[in-house]
Amino acid sequence: MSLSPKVSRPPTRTTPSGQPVRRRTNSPFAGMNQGSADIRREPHARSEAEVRRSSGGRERPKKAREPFHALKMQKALSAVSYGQRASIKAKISETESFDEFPLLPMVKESIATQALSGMVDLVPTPIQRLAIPILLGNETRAARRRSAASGKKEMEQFLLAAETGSGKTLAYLLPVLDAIKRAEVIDVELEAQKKIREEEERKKVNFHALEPPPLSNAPHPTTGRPRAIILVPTSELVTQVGNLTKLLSHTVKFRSGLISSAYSGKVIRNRLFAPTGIDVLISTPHLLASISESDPNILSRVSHLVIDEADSLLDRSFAPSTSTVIDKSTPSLQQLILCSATIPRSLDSYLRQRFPDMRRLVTPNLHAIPRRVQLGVVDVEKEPYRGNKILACADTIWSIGKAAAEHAPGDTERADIKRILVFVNEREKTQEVAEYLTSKGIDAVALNRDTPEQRQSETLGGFTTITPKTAPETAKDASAPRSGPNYIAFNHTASPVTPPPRRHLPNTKVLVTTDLGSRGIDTLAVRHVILYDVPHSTIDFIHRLGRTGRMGRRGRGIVLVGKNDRRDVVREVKEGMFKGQALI
Ligand SMILES: Nc1ncnc2c1ncn2[C@@H]1O[C@H](COP(=O)(O)OP(=O)(O)OP(=O)(O)O)[C@@H](O)[C@H]1O
Repeated sequence: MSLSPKVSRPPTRTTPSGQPVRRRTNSPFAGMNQGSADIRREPHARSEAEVRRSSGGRERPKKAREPFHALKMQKALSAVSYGQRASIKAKISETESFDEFPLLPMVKESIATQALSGMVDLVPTPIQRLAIPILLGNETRAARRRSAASGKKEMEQFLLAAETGSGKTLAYLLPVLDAIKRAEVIDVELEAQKKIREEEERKKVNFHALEPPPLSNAPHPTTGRPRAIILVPTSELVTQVGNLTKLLSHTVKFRSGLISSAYSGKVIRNRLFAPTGIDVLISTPHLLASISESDPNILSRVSHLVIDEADSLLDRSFAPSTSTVIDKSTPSLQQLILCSATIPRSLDSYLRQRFPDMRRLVTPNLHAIPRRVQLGVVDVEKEPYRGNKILACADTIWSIGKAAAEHAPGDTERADIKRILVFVNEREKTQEVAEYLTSKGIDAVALNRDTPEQRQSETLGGFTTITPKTAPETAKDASAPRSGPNYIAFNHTASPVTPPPRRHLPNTKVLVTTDLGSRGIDTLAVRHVILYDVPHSTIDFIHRLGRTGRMGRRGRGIVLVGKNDRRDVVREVKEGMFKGQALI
């Protein structure tokens, strides 16, 4: 194929005045018959002044929306650089098994036999791969330099930060127990040496050395003086972490005690001052700080202090008590370990000021909600709810519950119990929402700070343990026809499936709670989280949605968005979750 010989020749036509006709450059054929691709440049972007001038001042120049504009406005979370995330990712990929950690054999054994018993193909999670070897290892370089200069061992400081439900508890607990057992060996040796020396001294000076020494009634040297302390914000977490610690003690052999306001003064005293001693104490900061006022000795031997949920324990309400415990333990402390699922900016600046040498162990996915957690949005303003949020909530729960019934039609014995968490922003709202849901035939309870401690633990207990195939729930109206969608209507305008009052939704349990239920509670059994109110910050989004999708499981979050809620924030969180990006 050959081109016409006239290609790119100047036009032969002329104007009446004899001038050659110029080719119009702004016509559909302007690009034809040319020797070179004369691609027009990008249109000239109008300046702000031009836009304003041409519109007579009515039009404001449009700015391209920066990503996460609304979230940046909140400035809640501290940033972690991409380079930092990439280098940690490479580092942790080198570890594949718990066997690679230099843990004592008994501690290693406790992982499979106690902490994660029943699980197959055990592998450490990213935070465990990152933190365990470092916590077991030597001091940070800066601390080592100072120790060498002062001749005194410096306290090491660490911040463990990783996603919710990623195994942070074991990441600090295993190295702490390892350190305690190693210290115990040294103590035993020292004790034995001391005894031998004393015996020899006595033989030298005392002719009656062969007389048996008088029986001593002295309590165990560790009575009321734990070596390790773990601080958590709530009684529920004391129970959760305490139970895991107790489990490990069956194999590792140490004495642990858990104290919180859920126990009577007598129980607390008995646990702290047991004549057999105590090695690990799990407590809330307020309680321990107040005990240390009357009995400062309690913090005189602490070598390891863990501040779990550090973002809460160092915020305004907890900081005074937490700081008291840190300050009083510091003289004997070897390691201070902070642990958190988020690094809020406030925590970041506090740490830079107070602990400038703190070593940060941060996983690559920090501040990202995993993609396995889907986020749906229900627009409460649209039909059929017309602004009735509480109705939208009940309707959404019925949709989820009905999906379970559809899964095993007519066979309530085989249907899994769906456990749903509903988060509200204000504690007064928990009761109101729970009562409404109950009136709509839903098995719902409220949990807030006013709920008696005992009830709190019992209620949460039902959401933390996984029951394989559940016991049957009596379907009060199993014969009723199943109608309405069996899916969660994201952005939906479908007709409501809320039933008339006396019907009961089987196989579904709902807990309506505030932030109290969002921190640290290992709600493995929860697949659905409903955000009744849009959370105040990305930190709350992360913690609340973090109650589902734990340890590789799938989960679903549903936000109910009303008239006064920040839709822009919800949109950006959803976008970030879809892309698997860290929220800002
Ligand atoms: N290596 C592992 N393999 C499998 N499961 C694990 C592993 N480590 C911990 N788990 C389990 O993962 C669950 C979540 O662990 P954990 O409560 O420590 O999470 P977390 O990171 O502290 O979460 P949060 O930030 O919400 O407090 C627990 O049920 C725990 O038994």
